[in-house]
Amino acid sequence: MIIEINKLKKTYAGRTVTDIEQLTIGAGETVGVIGNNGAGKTTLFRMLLDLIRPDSGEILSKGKNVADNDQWKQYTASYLDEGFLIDYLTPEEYFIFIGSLHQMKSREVMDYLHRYEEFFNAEILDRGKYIRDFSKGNQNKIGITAALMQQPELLVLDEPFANLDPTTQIRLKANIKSLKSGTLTTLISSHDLNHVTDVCDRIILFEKGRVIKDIYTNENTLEELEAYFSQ
Ligand SMILES: Nc1ncnc2c1ncn2[C@@H]1O[C@H](COP(=O)(O)OP(=O)(O)OP(=O)(O)O)[C@@H](O)[C@H]1O
Repeated sequence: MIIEINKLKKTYAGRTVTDIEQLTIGAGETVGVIGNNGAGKTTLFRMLLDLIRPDSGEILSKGKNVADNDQWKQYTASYLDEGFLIDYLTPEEYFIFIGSLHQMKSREVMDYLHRYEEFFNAEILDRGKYIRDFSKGNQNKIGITAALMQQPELLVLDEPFANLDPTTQIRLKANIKSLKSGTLTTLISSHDLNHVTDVCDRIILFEKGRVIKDIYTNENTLEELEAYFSQ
């Protein structure tokens, strides 16, 4: 088990946005986190990355509370939103900076990026522009690639398919699938039930901060979720 959540609560202005009694994620799982707008998906990810603190309860990563120590930072990579980017850098400068935090030399970073040529669709590298001047979808590609490049054990992506064109969504799914292994644990939030059931082994459905469904994906999962959301 890599993640263990115990009695986790968060409220904003008296409104419960997270209320999880107990939830564990096994190492190597690819988990889809779904739920309607405001269900608490991003709030959960932000607590997992210690960007905000819970009112009570804890999130343990490899047995240690993420709010009390920094060890999880060595094996966790994430992309939640554009706030993770550095607007005044070019994509190359940003990738090299992120790589340097993981002891990757510039050359290694640039070599590594070759494998994303198809994903980048000739729109990211060698453009001579700053990250701030890219479209939202291309900014997402930069952030997601920087997270993947860190070769983490725990990967956290918030709505990675949002703003991507259909071709890139399909390529991203293929990338995520190719990364699946015994050691990489991935948490992906998404509103796209097709993509999430295609890529994930397990789906956790939230409503008002609570876990409503926690299912291992099978051939009926998409239908079950569509039925749930069309109520
Ligand atoms: N800083 C904040 N101050 C007040 N309320 C907040 C804050 N952050 C989140 N919320 C509220 O918490 C609830 C959960 O928000 P969250 O962003 O976690 O949901 P979500 O499931 O990621 O939604 P979406 O699918 O729309 O991205 C929402 O009602 C939101 O308005």
